[in-house]
Amino acid sequence: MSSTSSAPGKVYLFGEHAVVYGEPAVPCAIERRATVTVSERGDDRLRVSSSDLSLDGFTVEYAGSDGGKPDVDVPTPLIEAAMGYVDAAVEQARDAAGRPDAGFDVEIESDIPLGAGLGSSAAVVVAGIDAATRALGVELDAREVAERAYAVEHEVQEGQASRADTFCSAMGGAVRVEGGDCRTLDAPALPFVVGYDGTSHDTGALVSGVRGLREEYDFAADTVEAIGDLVRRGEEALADGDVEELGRLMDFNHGLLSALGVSARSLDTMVWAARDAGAQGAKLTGAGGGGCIVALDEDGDALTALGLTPGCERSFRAALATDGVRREDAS
Ligand SMILES: Nc1ncnc2c1ncn2[C@@H]1O[C@H](COP(=O)(O)OP(=O)(O)OP(=O)(O)O)[C@@H](O)[C@H]1O
Ligand SMILES: C[C@@](O)(CCO)CC(=O)[O-]
Ligand SMILES: [Mg+2]
Repeated sequence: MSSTSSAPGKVYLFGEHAVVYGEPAVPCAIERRATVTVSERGDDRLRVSSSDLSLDGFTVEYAGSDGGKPDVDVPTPLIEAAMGYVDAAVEQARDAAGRPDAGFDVEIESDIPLGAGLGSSAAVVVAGIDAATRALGVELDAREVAERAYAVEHEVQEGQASRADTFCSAMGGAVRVEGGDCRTLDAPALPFVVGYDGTSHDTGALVSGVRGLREEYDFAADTVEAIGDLVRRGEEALADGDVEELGRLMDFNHGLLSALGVSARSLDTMVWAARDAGAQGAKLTGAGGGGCIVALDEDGDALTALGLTPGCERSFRAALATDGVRREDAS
């Protein structure tokens, strides 16, 4: 049987990094999706093709979790980095269906830039678990997909992950995550604009950097707590639909993330370009170090300004995605 599922990427209104240490965060799903098609094979092998990793995509085929050597058509380090999430997602599906030896053909198509703060890993894992379990005849509800996808991010990011990205991708809309407490929120449609510098980061490495800083310096531990306070204020502004206040708090949040060492010159440049053009607020989104910023831009001037900003490779509007993980095949 073959199954196709898709799941959205996300931007963080507030709270990335601090959420790893139990502070609340509010990510919002956006209409950029990863679509994964999974077919069960007659043997125990795994064949993965992705049409949109850097280079021109890749195909890899190997003998599942028992360590068979990959037969690859692009350099192995790229594949190793890419396969961590897909491998672990397939393992979750095998576990959920009680089929440890199931083999699969997996095809990934994604319009979420990779390693750029828009949650490409969570979207691929959420859609992958959903499609692979359905290919084995098992239906999981979105919360269970989210929990299994979190286990994958936790494993691949070496024990350093929150439930925020995966819960948001599975459920869609705006969500609030604080430790194991995950809720969906009623949120107004916000005028998100994304600026992308064309580079990618490794989320696990950036999270490790913040962890080290927090252990060494009291100011960093205090900064993580300050982000939590700011998120609680942000929740009130969100409930009131107060875009001015949301923007102000996003600006503060960017400053606090800079203090934790996860901004970059390109991100600061895009944040200031958006603010100078009149954005209500702007901050980096996701793990940082390069990648994307998100701004609130009611009149479209920040979108125009980002398009003219050297170092901003792409800019686009990002509508809130109300659907989380979703089945894309008809039968
Ligand atoms: N289209 C894809 N095909 C295969 N693997 C993908 C694809 N998109 C993302 N991935 C996997 O996700 C990894 C990137 O995840 P990472 O967590 O570092 O960044 P992100 O999720 O895009 O950003 P953030 O976590 O900051 O929101 C890639 O190295 C790859 O393993
Ligand atoms: C940096 C981080 O908070 C968000 C990455 O999109 C990591 C996580 O929550 O797992
Ligand atoms: Mg990620």
